[in-house]
Amino acid sequence: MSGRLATEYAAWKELQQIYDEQHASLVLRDLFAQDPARFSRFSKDYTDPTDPNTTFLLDYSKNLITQPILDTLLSLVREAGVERYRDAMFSGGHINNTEDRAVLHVALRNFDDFKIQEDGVNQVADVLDHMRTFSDAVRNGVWKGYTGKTIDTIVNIGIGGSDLGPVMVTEALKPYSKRNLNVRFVSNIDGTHLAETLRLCNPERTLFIIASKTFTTQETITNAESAKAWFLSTAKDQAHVAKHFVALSTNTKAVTAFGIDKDNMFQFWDWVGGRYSLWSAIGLSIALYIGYDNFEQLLRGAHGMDKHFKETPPENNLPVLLAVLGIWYNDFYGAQTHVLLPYDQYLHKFADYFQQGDMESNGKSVTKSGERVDYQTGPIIWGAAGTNGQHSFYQLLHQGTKLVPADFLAPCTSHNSIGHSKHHRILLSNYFAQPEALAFGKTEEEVRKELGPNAREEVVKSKVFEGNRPSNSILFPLLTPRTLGALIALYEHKIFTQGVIWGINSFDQMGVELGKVLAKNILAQLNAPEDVKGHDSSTTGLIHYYQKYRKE
Ligand SMILES: O=P(O)(O)OC[C@H]1O[C@H](O)[C@@H](O)[C@@H](O)[C@@H]1O
Repeated sequence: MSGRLATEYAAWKELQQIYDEQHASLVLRDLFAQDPARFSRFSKDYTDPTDPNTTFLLDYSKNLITQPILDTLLSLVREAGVERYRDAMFSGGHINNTEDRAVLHVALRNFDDFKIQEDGVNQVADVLDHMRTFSDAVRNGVWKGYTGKTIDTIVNIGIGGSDLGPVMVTEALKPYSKRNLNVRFVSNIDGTHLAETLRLCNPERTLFIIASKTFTTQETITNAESAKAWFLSTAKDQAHVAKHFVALSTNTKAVTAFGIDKDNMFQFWDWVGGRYSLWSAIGLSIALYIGYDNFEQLLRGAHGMDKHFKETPPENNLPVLLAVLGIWYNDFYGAQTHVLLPYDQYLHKFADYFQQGDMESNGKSVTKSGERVDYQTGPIIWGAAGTNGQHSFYQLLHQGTKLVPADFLAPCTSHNSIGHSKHHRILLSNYFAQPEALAFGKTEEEVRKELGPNAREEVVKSKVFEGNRPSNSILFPLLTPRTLGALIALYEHKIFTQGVIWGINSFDQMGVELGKVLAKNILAQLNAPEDVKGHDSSTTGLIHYYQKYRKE
C-alpha cells in the first residue's frame, strides 16, 4: 500500500518548476507553428490487441505540453508505481484497502486471458451463461408473463452504479436493439419516477429487474416493493412474481427475503465496484435490450483495452496519457473541472455516467494511509452531447475566465445517415471546429482587420478569443458495442491511473454514507413538529415548514 503524498515525488516537484517557469510561454499557436510534426508526435492510433477492426484515434496534440513535459509526467507515473498497482489490480490484490477488497471488474470481461485468482472469478462464465439463456428466452418470446403473453418492457430498478451504466449503454447502443422491446429505468426515490414509468407498462408484459449490489439501498428496495405491489394489484397471486421479477445482486439472503426466487437471481461479487459493474450481472438490461452477443462484444472491447493498459509502456498507453494530461491541468494549472463532449446523440449519457465513475472514485481528500492531501484530486466531470452544448455553455469555454480541459468524441460514420449524411457532416464540422477555436482563438489583430477601422473598442475586445484552451479529440469509425467497451475501459483506467498518482483509494465511496444516516434519523422525525430534535436551527426550520404545508 503506497498512499504517498503526490507532492513528495521528485517528478511532481519538477513539474511544478516547469509550470512556474514555462506556462506563460506554452502557447498552442506557437507550439504548432514550431513543430509541423506535432500532430503525429502527439496522437495515437489505437487498435484492439484482440481485434484489428476495433480502432480509434486519440489526438492529444492540442494540449499545453512539450515532449519534455510529457516525459516528466510519465516519470511521475513510474515514480508513483502505476504499473505495479495496475499489476496488483489485475492479479486480485486487495487494492481497495479500506474495504479490504480486490478490484476485479477486469475479470468480468477477461475471457480466460489473464490468470486471476480470487473467490468468485471462476463463476463469471456461469453467470454470463445464465444471462445469455435468460436474455435469449425473453427476446425470443419463450419466457412468458403470467397470462402467457410475451415480455415487451423491461424496467430496471436500481440507482448509482446499478443504474447509470445500463442507462448510458442502452442509449449508446440503441441501433443494436430489437425495437419491440422497451427498456426503462427507475432510480429516484421520488415516487414520480416510478409512477410515470408504470403508466407506460402493462403488468402482464413487464419484467422488473431489481438491481442492487447490496440489496439494502433504500431507494431501490422501496421502488421494488412499490413495483411489486403495483404488479400484484393486477396479478393477485404471489406465485406470479417469479415470472416478472428478477434480481441482480451479491446478497442472496436479502434477495430471497424480498420474494425473488434464487433461480431468478443473477450473482456478482464484492470485488465488483458499483460504478464498475455494468460488465457484470448489472448489465442484464443491456443484454436484454441489445442481445447477448452484442453485450459480449461490449465486454470484448473492454477486454482489448484492458490488455492494452496492462501490456503497453506508459508512453504509448492511452489511459495513462489521458490521466497525466488531466493531472497537468488539475494540479498545476488549477483547472477544477473536465468536460466530456461526445458529438454523438447516442452518447448523450456518457458524461452523466462518468460523473459517478470519476467523481465517486477520485473525489477523496485523504490518501490510502489516511493523510490529508495538499493538492487537488478528482475533477468535477460534466458535459453534454454536441452540438447542444455549443448553444448553451460553450460561451464560457471560449471566453470565460476558467480553464476547462475538454475531451471531444465522435464517430466518423453515423448510424443514421439521413439526408445522405448531411446531418453528420454538419455535426462533424462542428466537432472539428470547436477544438480548433478553443486552441487557436482569434487575436485582436484579426478582429480589427475583420471589423475595419471604425469598430468600437469594446466590440473589438468582446470578439477576441484568447484561445490556448486544451482538448483531446477521440475519433472512431462507428459506435459499435466493441468500440464503446473500449472507450469506457479507456476512461476507467484513466481514473485508476490518476487515483494511484494521487495516492488515494479510488474504490471505496465513504462520502455517500453520512447523508444516508442523517436521512434515516430525520425520516423517523417527520410526523410531528415535537419529534424534530437534535438539529441546527436551519434544518429544524426547514422541517417545520414542510410539516406545516404537506398534504398526504
Ligand atoms: O447497487 P447498490 O448496492 O444498490 O448501490 C447503489 C449505489 O449506492 C451508493 O450510492 C454507492 O455505494 C454507489 O457506489 C452505488 O452504486
